Amino acid sequence: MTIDHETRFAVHPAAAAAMDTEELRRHFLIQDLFHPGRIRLCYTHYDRMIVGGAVPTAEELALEAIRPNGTPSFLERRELVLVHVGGGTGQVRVGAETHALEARDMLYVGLGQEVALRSLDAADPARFYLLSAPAHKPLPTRPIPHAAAKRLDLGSRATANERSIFQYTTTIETCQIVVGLTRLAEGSVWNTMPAHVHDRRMEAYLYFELAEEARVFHLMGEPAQTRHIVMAEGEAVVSPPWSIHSGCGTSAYSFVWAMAGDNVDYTDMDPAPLKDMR
Ligand SMILES: O=C[C@H](O)[C@@H](O)CC(=O)C(=O)O
Ligand SMILES: [Zn+2]
Repeated sequence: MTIDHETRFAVHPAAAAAMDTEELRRHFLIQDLFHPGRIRLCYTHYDRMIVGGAVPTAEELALEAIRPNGTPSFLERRELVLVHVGGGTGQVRVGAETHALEARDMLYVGLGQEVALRSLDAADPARFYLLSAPAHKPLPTRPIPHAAAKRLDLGSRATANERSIFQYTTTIETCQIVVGLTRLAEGSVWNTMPAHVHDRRMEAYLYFELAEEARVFHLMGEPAQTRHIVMAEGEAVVSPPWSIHSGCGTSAYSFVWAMAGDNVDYTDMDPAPLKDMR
């Protein structure tokens, strides 16, 4: 077995408000997702979203069921999104078909499929970011290359939040995953400010394309009880439905955002006005 997994339980907002730095990190921060030759998964109890990383080297890595699935195969009752977040060309085998992924390309895989991951060059392995949530029907496998994503340019240099949002799932049908990638322009450091919450959907962020010595101060918590988690390249964070999810970097970066829950409406957010934030 080349899969490591851990479980995260859901946290009440009052409990989170009482946590110190180490406790916050233990419950919400996900580190070490990208380990050569392994698939590493974090099974969360936020909408049962699985957040993972995979770095195939010489061997193909099969995405096999883990004990928390309780099913014979991983995608027996789930859907999957893979995003290429670094390294050389990655190959995803879905049944008899193989899809090649380059930097920032996304692949959607529907319920019931068998998936295996490879790197074209073991010396320059692909880094795959994985997201999986329960699904209610099989949907076709759909590659969305980065260039085919729906792009929205937002923010400004004056507010240090000039960025492009690339929506991967607006043109395809998914059961419940909504996913995209946001890239900050050079000199811009703020994401998702003003912030928002969406009780209908949890969200997870993976920060990447961040310089090794740089950090993102990720903001979480209820709008009137904010906390921060200092994050490095390749680290993910879970945002409970009651929490804002915003960040300020010491330089520009990219992040993959992904949601699962009661609707797939990207625009359905409740603003957290700055005047109410504490
Ligand atoms: O619910 C949506 C998510 O929080 C992100 O899409 C926000 C984001 O990428 C940004 O503003 O930079
Ligand atoms: Zn959000």
